[in-house]
Parts: sequence; structure tokens; C-alpha cells
Amino acid sequence: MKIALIGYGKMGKAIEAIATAKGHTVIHRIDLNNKHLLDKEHLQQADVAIEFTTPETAYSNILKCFEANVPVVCGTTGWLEKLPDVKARCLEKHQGFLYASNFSIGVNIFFEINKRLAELMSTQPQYDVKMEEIHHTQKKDAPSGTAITLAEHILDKLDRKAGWVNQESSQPQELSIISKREDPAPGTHSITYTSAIDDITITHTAHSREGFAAGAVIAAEWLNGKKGIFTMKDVLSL
Ligand SMILES: NC(=O)c1ccc[n+]([C@@H]2O[C@H](COP(=O)([O-])OP(=O)(O)OC[C@H]3O[C@@H](n4cnc5c(N)ncnc54)[C@H](O)[C@@H]3O)[C@@H](O)[C@H]2O)c1
Ligand SMILES: O=C(O)C1=N[C@H](C(=O)O)CCC1
Repeated sequence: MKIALIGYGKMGKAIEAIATAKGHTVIHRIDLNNKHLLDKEHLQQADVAIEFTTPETAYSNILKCFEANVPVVCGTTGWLEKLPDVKARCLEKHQGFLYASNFSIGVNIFFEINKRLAELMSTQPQYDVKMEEIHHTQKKDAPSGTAITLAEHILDKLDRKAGWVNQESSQPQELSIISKREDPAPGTHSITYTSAIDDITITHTAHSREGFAAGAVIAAEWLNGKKGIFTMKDVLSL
């Protein structure tokens, strides 16, 4: 498979190592120093584009892939207010698009555990819930995209929570997400339910970026040749 990497930072490099080891060819490594490669002529040479850049640039990069008729896997976080627009354009232009706030297989299993726990807690109002996420200090967005996904899953199930806030909160209807930034943390997410009697905490801890990168390559292999809008639930049949 021929891959165009859009964004050649920490994730772009980790993805290249895994894709190459699996026998794929990275034909473009597009970053700030060679942005002229982000055009139809170059992108259309790839079977799939994998986009890991910044909250400010993901949206226009994805649209460029649609123009070039190349399916795109996107892992950039912090731009999701534009996701409905991207989905509409994807369908309108008959393109392939797969977004995940977290490509790690372990985190995608953790998402399902979080949903089930929230479902069980929906009838146990004596438990309050809060979340903590820890990432490296270079991370631009807070809370993490993964924390937002986890929070949305909890809000879907728990009627007693009306929304999330990115701070400690004493308002019972607010789901508090605490963001910590310390090196070298690749990504830790914990959800804690607390009652007067006990606590239940579930935690996912990434030991490196390998899980994110491996998941992104699996997603690209899966998306190759497909049209439509997909998530890791489709890839992993969860
Ligand atoms: N979904 C996941 O599983 C997952 C995992 C890790 C990181 N992320 C997200 O991926 C994104 C990138 O993370 P990272 O750790 O690689 O960051 P990084 O800062 O190491 O790399 C980003 C790269 O994008 C480049 N870039 C900026 N604007 C660009 C543009 N217009 N075109 C091409 N390249 C451009 C930068 O020069 C930089 O090299 C972040 O949003 C992060 O939150 C997602
Ligand atoms: O390193 C990052 O940045 C990460 N971003 C994603 C997020 O915001 O959830 C996934 C974890 C690592």
C-alpha cells in the first residue's frame, strides 16, 4: 500500500516505522517544510493518506485529500467542531474518511468498558464520576480527544450529568475532566466513580506511541479502497 503521511512529527514518524515494517511504502512525508506536496497531483499518488498534524490544520488537509480522491485516516485531535462539515463533504464527494480520537486497540476496548460501567452506574445515583487525563507537555489541546470521547460516552448513559468541564467542579450535573501535562506521558486516562462506601477506577495507560501508530496503520489498511465514513468500531468490529 502506498501511504502519504500528512504530518511528520512524533506520530508521523511512529507510523512510518510500523508501516514500513509491514511492507507498505511511504511515498510522501508532508510537513511544514514541504507543504507544496499537499496538492492533488501528489496526494493522488497514494492509496491512503494518514493525517496527524495540528488542531488548526487538520480540516483543510482532510478536504485536500477529498479533492485528490484519496481516502484519509485522521488522528488529529482538537478540531471536532468541524467534524459534521467534514462528514457532509465526504458523503457529497463520495470519499473515504476514518477518524478516531485514539487508534490504540487497548483504548478502543477501554471505550467499550467505559460505556458498560456508565450503563451500570446509571441506576446507582450514590456514585459521582470524574475523569483524569495525563499527557506530555507538548500536547496542544486539553482535554485530550480521548477524554472527550470517554466523556461523551458517559454523558450518553448517565442522566445525572448534563455536560463536561475541563476543571474540578462541585456542580453535581457537571462531569469534571482534569488534564495534567507531564513528560514523557504518552497518554493515561482514568475514570473514577466515588460513593461514601467505595471507589471504582478504570485506567488505560499507554506505555509508548506504538499502539496509536499500529492502530492507525491497521485503519489505513482497512480503509484502502472504501468510500464512506468510518470509525475504529468498524475496523475492530466492536
Ligand atoms: N488519534 C490518536 O490515536 C492520536 C495519537 C497521538 C496523537 N494524536 C494527535 O495527533 C496530532 C499530532 O500529534 P504528534 O504527537 O505527532 O504532534 P507533533 O507536533 O509531533 O507533529 C505534528 C506535525 O505536524 C506538522 N504540521 C503542522 N502543520 C502542518 C500542515 N499544515 N501540514 C503538514 N504538516 C503540518 C508539524 O510541523 C509537526 O511536525 C495531535 O493532534 C495529537 O493530539 C492522536
Ligand atoms: O499525544 C497526543 O497528543 C495524544 N493525543 C490523542 C488524544 O488527544 O486523545 C491520543 C493520545 C495521545
